[in-house]
Amino acid sequence: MENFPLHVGHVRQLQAAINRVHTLIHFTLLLALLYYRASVLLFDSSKSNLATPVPMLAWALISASELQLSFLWLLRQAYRWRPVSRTVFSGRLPPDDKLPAIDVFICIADPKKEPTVEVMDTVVSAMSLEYPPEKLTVYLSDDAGSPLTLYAIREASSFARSWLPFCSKHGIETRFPGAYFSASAHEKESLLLRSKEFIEEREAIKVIQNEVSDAVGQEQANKMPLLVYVSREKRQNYHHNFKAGALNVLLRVSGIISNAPCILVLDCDMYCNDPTSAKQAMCFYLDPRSSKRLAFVQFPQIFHNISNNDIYDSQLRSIFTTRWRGADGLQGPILSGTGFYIRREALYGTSRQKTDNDLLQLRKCFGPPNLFIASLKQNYKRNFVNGDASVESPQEAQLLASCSYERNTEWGEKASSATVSLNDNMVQNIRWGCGLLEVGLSRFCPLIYGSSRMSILQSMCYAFLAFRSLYSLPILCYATIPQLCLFNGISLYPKVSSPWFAIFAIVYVSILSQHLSEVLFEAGSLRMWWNELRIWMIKSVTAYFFACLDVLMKLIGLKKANFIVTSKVVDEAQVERYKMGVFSFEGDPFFLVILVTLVTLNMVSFTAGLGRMISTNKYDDIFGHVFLSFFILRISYPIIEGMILRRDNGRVPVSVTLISVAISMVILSLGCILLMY
Ligand SMILES: O=c1ccn([C@@H]2O[C@H](COP(=O)(O)OP(=O)(O)O[C@H]3O[C@H](CO)[C@@H](O)[C@H](O)[C@H]3O)[C@@H](O)[C@H]2O)c(=O)[nH]1
Ligand SMILES: [Mn+2]
Repeated sequence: MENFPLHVGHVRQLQAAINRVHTLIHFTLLLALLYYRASVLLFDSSKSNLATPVPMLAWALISASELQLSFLWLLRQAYRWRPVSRTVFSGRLPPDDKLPAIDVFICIADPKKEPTVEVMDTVVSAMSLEYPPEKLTVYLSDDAGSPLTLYAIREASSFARSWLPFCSKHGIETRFPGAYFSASAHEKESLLLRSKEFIEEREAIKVIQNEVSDAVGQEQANKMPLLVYVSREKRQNYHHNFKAGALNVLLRVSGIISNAPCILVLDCDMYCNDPTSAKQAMCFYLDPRSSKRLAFVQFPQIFHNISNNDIYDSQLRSIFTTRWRGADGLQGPILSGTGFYIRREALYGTSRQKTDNDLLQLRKCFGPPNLFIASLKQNYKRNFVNGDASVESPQEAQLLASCSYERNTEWGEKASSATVSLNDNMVQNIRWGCGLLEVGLSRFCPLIYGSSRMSILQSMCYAFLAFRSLYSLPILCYATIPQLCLFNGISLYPKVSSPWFAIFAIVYVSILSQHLSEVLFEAGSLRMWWNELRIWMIKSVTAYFFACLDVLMKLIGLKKANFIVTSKVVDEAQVERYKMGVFSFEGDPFFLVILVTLVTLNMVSFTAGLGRMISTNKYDDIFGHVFLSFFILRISYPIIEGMILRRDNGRVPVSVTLISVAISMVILSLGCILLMY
């Protein structure tokens, strides 16, 4: 049996072939389009096939935008080159006593934004993983150091004493109590098929969930995974490095408690929806054919609060179904920050092996404590007495969690619920966009630093993520410059009768159908495609734009690093609207002003352009522009509705509309200056 593969992966040949052919055709068309733009700009503007003289500045800007969009498009093709699917056979795993131990790291930062009950659900779901309990240790890092969290974790631990046996006895798959007891999950577990005994026990458990009792037998504790609460020291003068800092502390503290060779990292709201995930991950680590250098196994994020009409694309479909699968076919998916199993060894890195015998070097890398240095060489050994973690030296654990620990060591240099409101979505995307762009502009730029260390296709995947915020500049241009031209009766697109027009048309259709086919291939719908397109446009002109500004301000020293935690508190009204597919335009007015200004600009120029087309009866010259504005307005319809038709609290505030209208009037009147050059 031992020689059987524990997992198989196969390339989706047909999909890969279609993708590659499409990439080639689209690439050729893009070259033609860029040639047209450049030749008019550089050589001969009379060849433009335009009805009016070429406004050079506007032409240059729109050409630069198209170049930038083409660059990002090219990077993205790496994800489509070699998509794979994988299957695991956890039944073929060696017996429990041969499995490696796992330490689970969960981070929490702010009990106001991250409801404690949800965090405890995550803790309990991690404890209920289908894995030998004596090989599982769950660590909770509490960055807020909140007494409430400490209290709650005790309660969660005693709840787990009843919950774990209940789950394994009845084969419950949804081991996240919050989701299990919610109505929807309820319906899924078809009660009709269950015995009376099950229903009685379930009711009993429900009571325990509400009112945790300590009466459950102590002997259960020994069959439970160990649960450790860590609150690290934070001081003003020491940079605590947010979540990365918290994970580093857990890495050190766990080193002297359980020191498991494998680590599962979870965000505080990322419960394990599949209790077999730990064994599935082991299928990759323990397969004799797997590379010894396999560092981590990334699971996709699945969200339990997604509505049918997911207007904000909160499920991040493109990331976890299209992109990660594509990167997996190259050299492995990208670490997403949560939901991954990583080898401890991979985190300690090469510095440990190189300097294995040199204590001084080890101390330089990892800090002075002897116990911790010793743990680097030790294998898994859990210090576990009578249900309590017996840390050999509590002082040492405290030292490992102190804020000054990393000073004078190489730490930090070497070891490095779906949002359902527009505002939260924006906050999250600014943070991602800003952090990733900073990497892109640092010496770790994937295209330079990466290309000597990984395949060019893999570097392109990382580069796309790093530079994604740069969508903001071309999309902002696309939403303003053709409109200003249209308003002034000037064209930036070839006449409809010119063959060049066909190139533009085919490029647009090709790019949209590439996206559409991706969505449909993953069992998505037309509506999902439309929603994704819309939220991408919204993000580009807002979140990505702010991310670029953030990076700029950090570069010139006007802003410090920060981490605005994504709120997990639900606003009932917003959730209701999200479920009905209605946008909530509450929150930061800056976002809204940009969106509403752009929409107003498009409304005005569309009307002016349409009027001109009808009055002059000439459709050939400006059709491209009129169509672009129409398309933008059509996809922005929810914003127009929010400005004009809606009366509820989630509408666009009237003040925002007024300011935006004023700004767009200013832009329109300044537009002729742009067109003079
Ligand atoms: O100073 C901090 C800040 C955050 N966190 C924790 O980090 C996690 C992620 O924060 P969250 O606000 O939930 O970020 P999201 O945008 O929802 O998460 C995504 O984006 C993060 C990076 O921006 C990644 O770290 C996450 O894994 C990824 O799921 C949460 O458990 C936080 O409690 C800390 O422990 N300390
Ligand atoms: Mn989160």
